[in-house]
Amino acid sequence: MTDFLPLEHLVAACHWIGAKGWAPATGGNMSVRQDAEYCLLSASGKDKGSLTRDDFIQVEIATNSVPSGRKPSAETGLHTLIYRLFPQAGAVLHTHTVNSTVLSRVEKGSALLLSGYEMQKTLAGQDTHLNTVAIPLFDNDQDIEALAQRIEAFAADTPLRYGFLLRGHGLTCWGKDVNEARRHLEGLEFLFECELQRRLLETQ
Ligand SMILES: CSCCC(=O)C(=O)COP(=O)(O)O
Ligand SMILES: [Zn+2]
Repeated sequence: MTDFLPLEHLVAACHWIGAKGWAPATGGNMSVRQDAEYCLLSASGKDKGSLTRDDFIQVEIATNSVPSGRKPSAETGLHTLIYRLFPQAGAVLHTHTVNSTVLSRVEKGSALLLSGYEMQKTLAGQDTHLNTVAIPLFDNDQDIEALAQRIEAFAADTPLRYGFLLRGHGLTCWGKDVNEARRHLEGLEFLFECELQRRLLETQ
């Protein structure tokens, strides 16, 4: 894969995510859109904090087929769903942080509601802490195709923006490019930490 700048940005984002401790062991996966038909997805089962450009595998967005026959992420179906649903999405980042893992279990509802935080403005289109940002929360599933179908059905009725949580698993978020996906990840992760601490303190 030569001369594709967004892949350089994605590799840098993976190293940043690794350094933050947001993709422990082999957790997490990352991708970037190549064009309307293809994306490049991280290889399955690797330490995502030390990926190189050769660890990214081309996947057809419409079919999940892999021309090279290599093994992309086990969660490929969630990335391609996002690229299908949102033609403007240019990059997808999935992380396993302690905050997203714990908060998604503590919250029993179908969304995590964030309001009152200035840092909500890290999310595209948000311009006030007075809004309520709902981050959908789906029960985890080892059957990724079934999970993708559940998320697609949800998105048919309710707008999906920024990202979603998988219960006891982590966050998947996206943006128009790697930079925006990184900003959404960092902003959401900050908000999750605040929300977790607020809940802890307010129940004492
Ligand atoms: C111990 S990580 C379990 C699988 C997972 O949730 C994940 O994010 C990494 O899977 P991949 O196939 O992308 O390496
Ligand atoms: Zn995962």
